[in-house]
Amino acid sequence: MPRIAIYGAGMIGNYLGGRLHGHAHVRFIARPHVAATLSEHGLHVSDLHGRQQHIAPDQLDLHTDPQAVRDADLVLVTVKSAATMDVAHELADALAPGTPVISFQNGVRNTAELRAALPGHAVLAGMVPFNVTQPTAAHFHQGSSGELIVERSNALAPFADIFAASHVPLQQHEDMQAVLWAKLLLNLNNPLNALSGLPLREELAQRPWRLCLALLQREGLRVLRAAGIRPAHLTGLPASWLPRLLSMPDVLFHRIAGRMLAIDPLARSSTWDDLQAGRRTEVDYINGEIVALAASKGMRAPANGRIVALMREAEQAYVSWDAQPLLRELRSVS
Ligand SMILES: NC(=O)C1=CN([C@@H]2O[C@H](COP(=O)(O)OP(=O)(O)OC[C@H]3O[C@@H](n4cnc5c(N)ncnc54)[C@H](OP(=O)(O)O)[C@@H]3O)[C@@H](O)[C@H]2O)C=CC1
Ligand SMILES: CC(C)(CO)C(=O)C(=O)O
Repeated sequence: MPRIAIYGAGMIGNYLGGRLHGHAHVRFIARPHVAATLSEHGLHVSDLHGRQQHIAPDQLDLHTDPQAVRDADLVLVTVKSAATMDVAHELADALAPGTPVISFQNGVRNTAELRAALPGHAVLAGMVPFNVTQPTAAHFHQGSSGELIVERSNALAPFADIFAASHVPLQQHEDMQAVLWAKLLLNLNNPLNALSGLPLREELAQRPWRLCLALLQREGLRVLRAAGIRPAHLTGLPASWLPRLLSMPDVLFHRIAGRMLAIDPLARSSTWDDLQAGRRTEVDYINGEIVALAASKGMRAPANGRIVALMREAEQAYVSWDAQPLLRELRSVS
């Protein structure tokens, strides 16, 4: 059985690892507190289609030492973006020559950081479209739909059937930068969701929150256009149509884009998870990328810049926002 290492066992890593267990030999590289929880309770994974799977503690291969990745046949990197450089160096130190690596992370620069530290390895960009919630300490639940997307590569040949059998099929894609930028446009909502204090479904059901997101996306789309970046179609629609869709009155939006609200009622963005855990968020790798790309083109992205600043404040002392004042704030800086 191929050995797949999950590097950074958190929401995404534990969910994917739980799914892959039994179809591959899964080894988890986890923080000590995560390894302790899983070795006490085992790992439970479930999804919105009702699929449940429980793995007993003695069936889990849990490690806290980076060197445990040494004999992996494939590594999935599932840490937050700020941890990527450290992971890259740990992998460079431990990984056997040629082992392929997939980054299943949000943001547009993780793969490049991993590649720079891992010459001689196939380092592939990946994208997770769905949300994972953690109803209890050892239970990870896929709360929305979508298939994993990963850079097309021959290195995936031994693994494609394993992912498919595990109910997390891999869609291979030629242009992952287009996919990652399209995902980033959707992730511009992450800090809004965190500032709202609401579950995603409740937040997106309200037009003033959608108008905030539409404003951030319009700004992002302008910058991407200036940089010659064409985001992929992830929602079945061109990314450039999303702001108009989001701006529709509630009744129309619910009728036309009801699918966007097919999310577990408890699901929130991973940025909310970071705030709750007292961690620095990924906002620099999401909205901050729009600000940085704008600056590189001699442009400004003031609304996304304002969101980065508000998240810095929220990381120090969290105060939730109502949508209307935030919308006024974003319009006033734009
Ligand atoms: N959660 C979600 O629903 C979704 C998340 N994503 C993206 O997926 C990526 C992973 O997110 P998520 O799973 O939520 O993140 P989590 O923070 O839940 O999990 C990452 C885990 O990796 C650990 N970690 C960090 N560095 C190391 C290291 N060097 N060695 C071992 N463990 C390490 C972290 O510990 P510590 O906290 O101590 O650093 C944490 O336990 C992110 O880029 C996120 O944006 C994409 C789609 C949905
Ligand atoms: C799936 C989605 C878009 C929203 O939960 C996400 O990527 C995240 O929370 O980081």
